[in-house]
Amino acid sequence: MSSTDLLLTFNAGSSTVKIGIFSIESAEARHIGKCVIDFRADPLSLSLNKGLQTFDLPLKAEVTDDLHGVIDETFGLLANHFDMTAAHAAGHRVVHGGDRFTRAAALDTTTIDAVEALIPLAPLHQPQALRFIRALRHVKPHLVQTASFDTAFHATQDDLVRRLAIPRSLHDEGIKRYGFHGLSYKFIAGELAGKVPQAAKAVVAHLGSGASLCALDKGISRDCSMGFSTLDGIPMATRPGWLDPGVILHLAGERKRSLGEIEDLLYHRSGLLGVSGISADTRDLLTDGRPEARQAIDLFTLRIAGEIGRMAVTLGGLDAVVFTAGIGENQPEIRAGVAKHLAWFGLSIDEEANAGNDFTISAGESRVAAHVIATDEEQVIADEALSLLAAR
Ligand SMILES: Nc1ncnc2c1ncn2[C@@H]1O[C@H](COP(=O)(O)OP(=O)(O)O)[C@@H](O)[C@H]1O
Ligand SMILES: CC(=O)OP(=O)(O)O
Ligand SMILES: [Mg+2]
Repeated sequence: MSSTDLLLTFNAGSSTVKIGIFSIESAEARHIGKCVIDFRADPLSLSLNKGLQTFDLPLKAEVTDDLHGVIDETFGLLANHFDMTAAHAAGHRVVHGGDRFTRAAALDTTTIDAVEALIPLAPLHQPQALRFIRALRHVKPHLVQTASFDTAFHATQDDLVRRLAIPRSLHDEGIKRYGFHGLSYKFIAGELAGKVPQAAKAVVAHLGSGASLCALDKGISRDCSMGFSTLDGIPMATRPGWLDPGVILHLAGERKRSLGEIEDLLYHRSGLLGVSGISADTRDLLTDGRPEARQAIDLFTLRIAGEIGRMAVTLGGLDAVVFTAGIGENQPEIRAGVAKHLAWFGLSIDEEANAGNDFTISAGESRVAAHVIATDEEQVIADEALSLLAAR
């Protein structure tokens, strides 16, 4: 790609898609714009950030299954702000890469089919990315497309850590712990190496709507709280995190709940929303005076701290805890709540630094350091896409 070229990134979630616009400068991808389409909004709107400016652009296209109209109109709207004729490549976040994709891959018919074959392992996330990949192939066939996988960063984990205590034959068939949010953890590992190289053993808490933790040893993934599916680990906005499997058997057997009902319960009606009965958003819960709101937050922070303890065991020590993603970067009360449970372990927070979302929020005497680092999954997608293009 040449210096005037643009590269786009697509991070398709269950209800939004984040599109990154990057310019290629001296063989590096530089973020020059980002936009979010919120599919929950009616009519659809596209919010674009370019430099310090924000634009809310209405989208008139109907949301069809193939997304052709939405893609076409989005490119048209972006053309008022960027030279879209210079867009030559699109990199996608794909949640599941299974055992096949341990690094980013160029997308062609064969690799797209392989990504499709992994839908059963990530039924809520994988189809969204595929919709955009297919739509772009149809509407903008000249774009070179690549995929960056959430699971790939965790391929370094030990076989023991990846194992569930079920019969070996099931493990061999792929029922094992994969780990997720790898693009975010890859970005944070890079930041840690540059800014605090002495923090060799670190636990990173990616706290967004989906949330997980990752144990990093010198930047290499050794464990992740999300294992086989995106339901695992700590409670999330609407997902429960780990759950006694007996609960599922009870719901299906005794209470005759259908598979669809159980899936809906686990993906959309549990977690912070389920416990509080009020909201899936920590911002609402922290300002709501009701005890159920408080309890949801308290369960969230207790379970995060517990998982940090488990990861310290995997790592055989702990130098630093890092908070990232929407909640991790912006919510001092949640970070303080987690730290409170780890005081005995040698983690103490500096209240002022924590309130200011500073880079270092641990107190001077703290044995374990604590940092707040903003993640950038889009930058990782763009960097991986660029290296694939350079290798062509
Ligand atoms: N500026 C902010 N201030 C406080 N909380 C925030 C802010 N931005 C996001 N959050 C919290 O982060 C959550 C979403 O995190 P995010 O990383 O954007 O999630 P995702 O990418 O998984 O949708 C929200 O539910 C909210 O609780
Ligand atoms: C893997 C996962 O849960 O992703 P998200 O946070 O985007 O829901
Ligand atoms: Mg996310």
